[in-house]
Amino acid sequence: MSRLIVVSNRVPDPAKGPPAGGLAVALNSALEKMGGVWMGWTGKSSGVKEPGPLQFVERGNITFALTDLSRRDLAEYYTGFANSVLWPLCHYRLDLTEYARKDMAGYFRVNRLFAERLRPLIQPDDIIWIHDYHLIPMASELRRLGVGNRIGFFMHIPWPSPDVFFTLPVHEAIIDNLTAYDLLGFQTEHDVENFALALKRDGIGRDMGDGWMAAYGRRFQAKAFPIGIDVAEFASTAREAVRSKAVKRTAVSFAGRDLIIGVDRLDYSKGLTHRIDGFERFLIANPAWRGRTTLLQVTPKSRSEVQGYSDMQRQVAEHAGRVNGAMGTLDWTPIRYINQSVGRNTLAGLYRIARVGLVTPLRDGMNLVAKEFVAAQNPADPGVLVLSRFAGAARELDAAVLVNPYDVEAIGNAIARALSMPLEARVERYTAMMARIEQNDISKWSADFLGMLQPEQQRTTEPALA
Ligand SMILES: O=P(O)(O)OC[C@H]1O[C@H](O[C@H]2O[C@H](CO)[C@@H](O)[C@H](O)[C@H]2O)[C@H](O)[C@@H](O)[C@@H]1O
Ligand SMILES: O=c1ccn([C@@H]2O[C@H](COP(=O)(O)OP(=O)(O)O)[C@@H](O)[C@H]2O)c(=O)[nH]1
Repeated sequence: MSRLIVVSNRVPDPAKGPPAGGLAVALNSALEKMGGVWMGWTGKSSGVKEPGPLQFVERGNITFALTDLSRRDLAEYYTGFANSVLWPLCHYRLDLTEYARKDMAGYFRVNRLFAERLRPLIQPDDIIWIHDYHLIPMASELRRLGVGNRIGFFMHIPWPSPDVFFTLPVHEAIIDNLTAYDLLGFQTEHDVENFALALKRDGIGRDMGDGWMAAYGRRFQAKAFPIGIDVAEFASTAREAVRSKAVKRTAVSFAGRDLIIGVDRLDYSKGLTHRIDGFERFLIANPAWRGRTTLLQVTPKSRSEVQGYSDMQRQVAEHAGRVNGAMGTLDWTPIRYINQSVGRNTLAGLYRIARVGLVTPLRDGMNLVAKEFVAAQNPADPGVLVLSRFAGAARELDAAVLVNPYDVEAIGNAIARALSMPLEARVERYTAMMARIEQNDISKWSADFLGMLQPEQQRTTEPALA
């Protein structure tokens, strides 16, 4: 059987044991089944110096191969091209893209470094799965080094419409690099459509049907694989967590008020200022709810070294402060806004005691918080999910209260509707959403992708290039 090699920008710290949640669990379990290597960045900088040799950590049949990055590599590859160009572009924030040739060169240089470091670890039958926008050129770099193995790529963030994508000065190079993969995975059908449209509109390729595409004389497969969560595990964590001290103490601190919860990295794509304004509209339009509900917004800081993030951090704090100042009373603070990360067990318990989950990104690849909120609910008395139409998760969770996250009045109305929704309607929506996330959980996601990446798949389905 083939071994699996996973490459991602960040790798969960192997010293902390098997990961507890999210994407890392799925990759860990696929690696445990097949045996293999997980390569990526330690999350640390080696200062101004070149990174030292790969650090190897063995855990069971997984070899972790970790690299530091120099300060310059980090600035150009991660902070620069990945998070100041590709991230804002793919989230439709052209106003925040800061394209610089130096960063683009650094992005390619780090991808080459990753490929050169991985090359000696690759065996002939290995299959290789590369993750996310940080590492698009890695397959081309590996091909240049003579790697003929099957290589797949999964894009965790949205693929934008062609008009947006073509504003990227090096969009042709990005597509060219993607054609070095055998299989491209996207979060939704919509992302696949946008990608195929880019090939067609630029006259560089076409959709050949049955999931096959061709560009620059190469054939590859492209398909939507919406990422899921471990639903049963998260539901049981939430049941347990409501009995924990942390969740009980938090519940007591709300003094019987209905809890609305938002959980997001502090990122401009998450629509936090619009959300806070929407909550304010709700309080203005529904004065009877003042003093009876609290918005708990858990928002750990993220990528603060990028300019767009530090500006937005100030704006979100100002919006929350303004609403609390204007609407708060001696014994009630409408918004509890925290910038700390909360552990996933406590988070699961908080989702379960909340009446409303407010998930209103302006654009999001998937949004796992939406799925976690549903999985955590009490089936006999579930809370209501208010979800942005522009999160990948909305494609499956169409039984949520869907909102346009740019329309703050619509957010306000959706909150009012969710807080007063009768039990029967809440159970009906919850049941429909649970069925969807159970059908398409995290193990199905990795099994479907890896099933399609197996070499025999290519032989049985590959069409001729006309
Ligand atoms: O590594 P960071 O720069 O700190 O960022 C954290 C991760 O953010 C992004 O998450 C995306 O993937 C999720 C799972 O597929 C998806 O639900 C979400 O919509 C995406 O935004 C990023 O793509 C990851 O690479 C980062 O590790
Ligand atoms: O304080 C926090 C905030 C978030 N999360 C987790 O971080 C992930 C966020 O994933 P999502 O897809 O919603 O967004 P991303 O941050 O990847 O864009 C979810 O599993 C959350 O439970 C967490 O554990 N603690």
